[in-house]
Amino acid sequence: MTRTTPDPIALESSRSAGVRGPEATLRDDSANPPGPAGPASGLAGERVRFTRGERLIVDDVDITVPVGSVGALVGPNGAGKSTLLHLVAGLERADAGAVRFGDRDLSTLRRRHRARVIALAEQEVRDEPGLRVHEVVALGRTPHLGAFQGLGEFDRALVQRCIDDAGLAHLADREYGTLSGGERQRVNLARALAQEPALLLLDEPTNHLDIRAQLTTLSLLGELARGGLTVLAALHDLGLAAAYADHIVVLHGGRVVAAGPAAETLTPELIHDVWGVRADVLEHPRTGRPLIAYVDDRD
Ligand SMILES: Nc1ncnc2c1ncn2[C@@H]1O[C@H](COP(=O)(O)OP(=O)(O)OP(=O)(O)O)[C@@H](O)[C@H]1O
Repeated sequence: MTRTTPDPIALESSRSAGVRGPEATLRDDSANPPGPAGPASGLAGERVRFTRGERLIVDDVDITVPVGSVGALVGPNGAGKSTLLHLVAGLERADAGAVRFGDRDLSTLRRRHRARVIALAEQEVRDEPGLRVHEVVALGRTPHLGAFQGLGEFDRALVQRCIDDAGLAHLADREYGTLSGGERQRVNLARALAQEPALLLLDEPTNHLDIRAQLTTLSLLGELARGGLTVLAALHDLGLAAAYADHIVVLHGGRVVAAGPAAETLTPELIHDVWGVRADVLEHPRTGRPLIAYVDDRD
């Protein structure tokens, strides 16, 4: 699979997204016949609006993440990042607007089909009583299996590959409930990868991770994106977003206040306006990407 996939939803189970294994076709198009092959536009939210009671949480948001790229959703606490991810994942229903992936309006996908297209690795670490790591990761295969169908050879190889990719090989037989926060977070990622989504959503995928695990996780996401996966990750660390994301979306008070490449969006002015902190934005001497140096007000 390449960056120019014609219809990412038709290729919902592209093996390259999860584990770069052999091609296979797993369609559930009975309720969603394929649309005409169009340009691979990736994720596109248009004027998405969501209120809770009287409160407007997501305010006419336009968001685009091209196919095969990593988008970073950044913004202060309460900006609406998790809510927007939930809207894209179909866990919440927008009051207005549309979220498309490729040619499809995601709200028209049946739940099972959506679970083959989109995976969401949530911020909270779950409780999976009694399950071992490899069993939790295997749960990611559920949308691809029939009722009472066990894992096949392909599924088992895929689960193992996701465990390896997430750096969990040494923990595969450990009981999930005994893991640390960072280890559980890696299991969440592996489970989402085992789902073989075309669109991977992650809510703060690095917040419990040590620095090495943060870098390997984001570099894995970049590698998977180059294989055709479309990624949207809510991140608090602007430095990591600048270093790894192809596209930044800055959310503030439920509105998109900037979007584009890091060098164009994460300016000192914007960082000050949105987060209220001073920062110098330098150029990384090796990569040329923006390097954010925060300035203490006392300096
Ligand atoms: N269940 C809920 N009931 C009421 N308000 C909620 C609920 N969930 C979220 N909110 C509010 O919606 C707003 C957006 O929350 P959201 O979790 O999407 O923000 P966020 O950008 O992900 O924040 P953080 O960076 O702190 O995780 C916040 O003001 C939050 O208090």
